[in-house]
Amino acid sequence: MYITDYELFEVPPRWLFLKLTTSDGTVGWGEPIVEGRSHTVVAAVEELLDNYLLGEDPTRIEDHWQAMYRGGFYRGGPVLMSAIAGVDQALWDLKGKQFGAPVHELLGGRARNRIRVYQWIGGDRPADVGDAAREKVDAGFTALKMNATAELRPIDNPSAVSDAADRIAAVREAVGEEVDIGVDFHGRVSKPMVRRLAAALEPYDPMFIEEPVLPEHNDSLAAIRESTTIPIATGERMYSRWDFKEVFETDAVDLIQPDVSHAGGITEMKKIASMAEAYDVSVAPHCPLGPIALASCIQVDACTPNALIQEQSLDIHYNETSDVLDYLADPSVFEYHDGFVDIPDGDGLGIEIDEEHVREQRGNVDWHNPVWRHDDGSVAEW
Ligand SMILES: O=C(O)[C@@H](O)[C@H](O)[C@H](O)CO
Ligand SMILES: [Mg+2]
Repeated sequence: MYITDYELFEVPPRWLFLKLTTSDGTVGWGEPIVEGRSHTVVAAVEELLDNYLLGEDPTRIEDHWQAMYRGGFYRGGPVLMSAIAGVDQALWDLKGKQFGAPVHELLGGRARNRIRVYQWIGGDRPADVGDAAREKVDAGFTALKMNATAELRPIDNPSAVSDAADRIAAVREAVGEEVDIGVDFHGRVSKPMVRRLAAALEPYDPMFIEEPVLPEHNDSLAAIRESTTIPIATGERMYSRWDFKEVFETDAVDLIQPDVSHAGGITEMKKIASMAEAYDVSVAPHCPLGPIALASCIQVDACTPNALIQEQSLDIHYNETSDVLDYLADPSVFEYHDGFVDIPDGDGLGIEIDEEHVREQRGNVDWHNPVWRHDDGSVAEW
């Protein structure tokens, strides 16, 4: 069996799907995406396929991973690692179909029967966010995630801090003590404001604060972790074991959030998770993405003892155009019960892509990262 062809599909809201075809007619799907940069990743995937992978035996995944990673000399970063990630997912999907087994069986078998999921809540005012939280808990979710703030000045006034505290207070009030609330700082917050915000949020017992600082400031994370009892999470903008090693070695995190479509795919995510296990760090895979990325995450969660909870983007606030389930021939594979999703037992990634729908939606993408500005016109983190 060898790889004969590939096709890429840019689809709404902001995703990119890869289809690999082999000489015996088996098809594998992957999701190589950087949100807002799909054309760039298309070019990177084309380079991997045209210059190396076409004509190769798809079963040698580790060898292909090494060749794709090391072979280019320049390595790492979101674009190259997301291209490798999507190819890697498609190779695992092919392997599962070849051996008639789910990917997690090939990776060692189940370490759990189901994985807990969390649900995003939007809303800017406390009342809105409280109502949104109640609605999701009524729908069965037991864990929620919200943004901490919109743009924040590097040194801001007391109301900026109290607004953030009021919002989580409204959520805690609405859902009680048995629901987990993650708070995403989104790398928007400067080091001094992290200390103030964390202190203000601490009384409401968040499950974690996420990206309290941007990954380029990970050298300050250990001190931030020392300054609060709130668990520290980060990782959606870290792309390999080599990017993660500093946060383990400096005891800077409690929870990592690698993205299976950004951090080198299933092969690399499993290794990152094993490194985390050695440091007593949990894993909550990042996934505001499409169905192939979510399926890939769940395959890793299934066989990873330190997987804690899974992000997913069903019914997420910015998916006005298209939802995860729209692309599946059988959406019941992602049905949630009591805030958990079952581990699928289908071959490969365990999903069947509705290719006709993918073709209909192809190219219908209009999503760009916004540019946020402070009052004085200067650019803010978003
Ligand atoms: O944790 C999350 O899901 C967010 O930080 C998203 O990754 C971000 O808005 C870019 O899509
Ligand atoms: Mg985030």
